Amino acid sequence: MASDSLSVVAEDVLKPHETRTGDIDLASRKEVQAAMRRYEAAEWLRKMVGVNGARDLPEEPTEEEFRLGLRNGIVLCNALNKVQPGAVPKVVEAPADSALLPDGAALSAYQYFENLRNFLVSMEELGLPTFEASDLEGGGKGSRVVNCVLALKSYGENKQMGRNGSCKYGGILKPSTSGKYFVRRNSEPFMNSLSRSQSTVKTQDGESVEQNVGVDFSIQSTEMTTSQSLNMLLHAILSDKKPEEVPVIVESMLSRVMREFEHRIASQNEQVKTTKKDLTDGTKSFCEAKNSTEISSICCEKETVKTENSFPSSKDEDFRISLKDAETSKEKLLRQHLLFDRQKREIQELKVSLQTTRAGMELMRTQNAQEFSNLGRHMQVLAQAASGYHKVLEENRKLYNQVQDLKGNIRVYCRVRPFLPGQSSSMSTVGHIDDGNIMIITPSKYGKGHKSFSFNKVFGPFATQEEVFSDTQPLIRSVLDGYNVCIFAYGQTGAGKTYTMSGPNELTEESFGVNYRALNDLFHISKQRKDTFCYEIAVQMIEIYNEQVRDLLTNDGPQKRLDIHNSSQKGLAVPNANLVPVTSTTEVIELMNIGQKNRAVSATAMNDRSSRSHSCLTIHVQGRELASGAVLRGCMHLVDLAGSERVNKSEAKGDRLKEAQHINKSLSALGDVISALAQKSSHIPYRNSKLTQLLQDSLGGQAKTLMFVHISPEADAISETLSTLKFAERVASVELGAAQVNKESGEVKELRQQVASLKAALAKKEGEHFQSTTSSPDMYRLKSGATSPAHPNQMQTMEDFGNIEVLSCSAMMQERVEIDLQDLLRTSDSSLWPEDPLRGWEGDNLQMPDSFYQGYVPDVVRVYRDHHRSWANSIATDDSDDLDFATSDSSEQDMLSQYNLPKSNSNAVNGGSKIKRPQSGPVKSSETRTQMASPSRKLANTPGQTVNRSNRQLLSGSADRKRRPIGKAASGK
Ligand SMILES: Nc1ncnc2c1ncn2[C@@H]1O[C@H](COP(=O)(O)OP(=O)(O)OP(=O)(O)O)[C@@H](O)[C@H]1O
Repeated sequence: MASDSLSVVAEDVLKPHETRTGDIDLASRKEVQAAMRRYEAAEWLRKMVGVNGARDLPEEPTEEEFRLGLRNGIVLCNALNKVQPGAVPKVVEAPADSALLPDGAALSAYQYFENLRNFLVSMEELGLPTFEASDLEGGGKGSRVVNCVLALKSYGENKQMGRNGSCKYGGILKPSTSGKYFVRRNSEPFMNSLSRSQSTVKTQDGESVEQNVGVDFSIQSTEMTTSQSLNMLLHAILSDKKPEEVPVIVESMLSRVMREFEHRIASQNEQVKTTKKDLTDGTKSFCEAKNSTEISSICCEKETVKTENSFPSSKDEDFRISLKDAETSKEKLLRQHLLFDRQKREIQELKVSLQTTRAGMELMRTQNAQEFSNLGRHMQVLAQAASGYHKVLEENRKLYNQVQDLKGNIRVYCRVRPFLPGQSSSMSTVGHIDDGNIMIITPSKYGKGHKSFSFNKVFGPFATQEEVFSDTQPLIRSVLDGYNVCIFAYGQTGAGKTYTMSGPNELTEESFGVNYRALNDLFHISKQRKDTFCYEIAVQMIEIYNEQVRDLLTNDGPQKRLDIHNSSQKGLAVPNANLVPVTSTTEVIELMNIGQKNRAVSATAMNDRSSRSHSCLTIHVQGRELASGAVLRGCMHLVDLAGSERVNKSEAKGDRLKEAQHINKSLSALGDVISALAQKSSHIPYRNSKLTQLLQDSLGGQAKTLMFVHISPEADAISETLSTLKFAERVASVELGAAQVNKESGEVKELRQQVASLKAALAKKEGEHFQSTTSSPDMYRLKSGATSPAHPNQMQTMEDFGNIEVLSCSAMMQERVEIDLQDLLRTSDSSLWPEDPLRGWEGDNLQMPDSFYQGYVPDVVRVYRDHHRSWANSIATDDSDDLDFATSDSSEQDMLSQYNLPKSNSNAVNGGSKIKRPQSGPVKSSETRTQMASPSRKLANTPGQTVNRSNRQLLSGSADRKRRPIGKAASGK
């Protein structure tokens, strides 16, 4: 740059010099020019031959030094050989210690001349300017030598730049020994002249030669260095000047160049100063702007704008732009940072939300699991309840069918006792047994031949206890469904009544009688139903001896006389008899053993231990349905009647005779009642005996009654056998009748008339026959009161729950009064018994006791020791009565509706035997009983007078009988 400027300055300076050369001190200029040329020549030579080779030639030699350095021709030859190798084939070298030699003394002048001559010849051959050898001597023209060297230099440089071989001087330019120069003919600037295509070379003798050197110069212009171009320029300017003018020209040029340089330097300094100041100001502004930008970028965009406006000058535009870019980037970064922070916060919030949701889910899962578990349990309970409910329904369905099968008639089973050990079986009077039929072979005395009888079932002598009971079992189950059941054994002494009811003296599991099996069944079924029902069972055991009712479950002995209350005390016929809760058959057996011990027995001629009384084991059942709370109550009378043989046959005398007479009387009364029922009489003489009074509820149509008729196969018992069978056949024909609900108004009217006639008949009968019962209240009047509309609920007895037919009959004259065991306990002490039984009904609190048997004495022994005291105490603490509540349960309504059986109106009345039978349709309970009466039973007997006669025949005969011991369990009499 500096050299370029220098050349430009020099050129600019040189151009005007061409016109003013005359004004310059030529001598000085020439001198300077000569020195400069000499220096240049010396420099080039030193470069070419090396410092060592040009050791005799200083860098800026004087004219003398220059001459001495080149005098031996060695430097010149070597330089020429460098430029043109081989130009001087043999150069006479100076010895190594030539310096020690005196000037030229070491070598001969000849040798030096040889070098110089060879050099000059070669130069001449190359067409380059030469000089005279004398020019190297003192006083010679040293400028010629300088020109020669510079010409060689130019030649070498041109050759080095690619013009090798094309010797522009040789062949064209004929050098002369006087020296020839390149001459610039025009005044164009040197650089411009380089581009000329034509140049003129003028020799010293005035010959001008046009040379095509434009190309060479154009090449040089692109490749020459600044110093070379200057040299060329100077050479061109000064070449045509006189030597004495050169120094002046050069001095002038230098002076002008110096001034120009000084001017430009001053100008540049000024510019630098200004730039420096600008830079300082810019830096300061940049720093301020930067700070301002930072603040504004952090704070707000307004500040940023202010910062932008605060730039001091337009020169800082770049800074401002870059700052703006930086600011924009920073803003972007800031925005991204803010966005990142916000997203980070949102992620954190999402995490918290997720955790909360998870916790909520976990909680819900736990709660769901808990609820599922609870639901599962509830479902299980419901399933169990449903299962139990369906079981109960199924059982009820079965029972209902069986009840339908019973058709309301007294069910009669006949059982033939086998021959006893020692008896001959060849004389059996039993000819043929076929299911429900039995054929009796009669001797000539009774009209030789045979007589057939039909019953519901006939068991031969080999029938087992189990077989007998299997046909009884449905009735037992009915008790748990709220039915009243009465099973009694009828037959002459020794025919097997006790055997059937209790079993033989020596009890085994197979020989258990109906009593034990029935209780077993009750306990078993109650356990089966424990998921749906809670059953409580209690028993009473009484006997009727000589028309006196005695409690057999007492330690006070059977002396105490008890009363029978059919229409009061809520179903307990003998409310004053001990009622003992039992939970197992074993307890029942123990109780029965006690009862048997208290029983009046004696040996007769026909039986070594014949019962002299009627015994009755009554089982009271109360069941509470767990789901609905409904209460079912039922009772079962298991009656072992005294022998029905004739007094004369039993050879009774004295007390035995009296006993037999009472027995016969009661059995006769039983026959009368059955006869009346069979005849559908308007008056049924239940009160003619204690037995019929006791069994009134079981014979009156509201209970399921089963009579086991026992006969002996011996021929001598044929008379009793026939009497018994005829009696049984009449019993089998009895229809207990069933009321119809929702009767037509005409029927109600008819029934009322019937009631009126019955009342009249009863009043008449009371006066004529039953002095012993005259003190008793008129049952019909009592019933009339009990069925008054003032007590509708009370008339829904416990039979309402299970015995549909009972519902139909509940308003009949022969109404039952439901048993309330709690009330029984309250009233077991006769002193607390209300005079008017109805008062007890009307005044009772009908609340359900907490525990059915809470007033009972749980210990059997304590029962007999403290029963009066205990029960008296229980009365003082509880006088509740749950009867009516128990009878109004809606679930029963549902059950009834399931069978399409209407619940009877409690005020409905039934004419008993006069009830019309419906023609068909098993739907209504009231219809069912009448409709299903077995035709075979009805034709077995004709209603009539023979009943009483037969019974009287049965009652004939008596004999002293020996007592036989009680077996290990209660067995018979
Ligand atoms: N089906 C039977 N199988 C075997 N033995 C029987 C059968 N029935 C009765 N006996 C036996 O006959 C005898 C009389 O029976 P049981 O005492 O039961 O008659 P009863 O009718 O009760 O007499 P009473 O009226 O005098 O009490 C007993 O020894 C009894 O074991």
